Amino acid sequence: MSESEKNNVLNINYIIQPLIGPNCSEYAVAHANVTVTPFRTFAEVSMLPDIVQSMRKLGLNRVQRLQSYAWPHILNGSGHGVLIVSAPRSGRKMGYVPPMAHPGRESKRERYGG
Ligand SMILES: Nc1ncnc2c1ncn2[C@@H]1O[C@H](COP(=O)(O)OP(=O)(O)OP(=O)(O)O)[C@@H](O)[C@H]1O
Repeated sequence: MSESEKNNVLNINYIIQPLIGPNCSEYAVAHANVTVTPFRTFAEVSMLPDIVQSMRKLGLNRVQRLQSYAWPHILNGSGHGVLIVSAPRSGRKMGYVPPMAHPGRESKRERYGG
C-alpha cells in the first residue's frame, strides 16, 4: 500500500460511520447490483392505484427511507429480492408486502380480465 493510499484509509471519508440517529428509519444503506432510483413521495409510487389506496387507508402517509429503496427494487420483478435489516416497527413489513402484491394482482387481472 502506497503512502497516499494509507492516508486515504485514515481519511474520515473512508471510514464507514455507524448509523446513529434519534430515528434510525431516517437512514438507509442500500446495496444493489443495479441502479435503484428511490421513490421519494407517494406520487412517485408506481404500484396499482388500489394498492396505493389501501396503503393510504392503513395510514401510510410518508415513504419511509427503507421503503423508498425497497419498493422500486422489488417492483423490478424476479431476481430483485431484498434483505431488510432495520429497527422494530420501522416499516419493514410494509417495505415488501405492497410491492410483492403488485405483480400478482396485475397478472391475475390480465388472466381473468377482472
Ligand atoms: N410509510 C409509512 N407511513 C406511515 N406509517 C407506516 C409506514 N410504513 C409502516 N407504517 C406503520 O408503522 C408500523 C410498523 O410497520 P411495519 O409493520 O411495516 O414495520 P415492522 O418493522 O415490520 O414492524 P414489527 O417490528 O412490528 O414487525 C405499522 O403500524 C405501519 O402501519
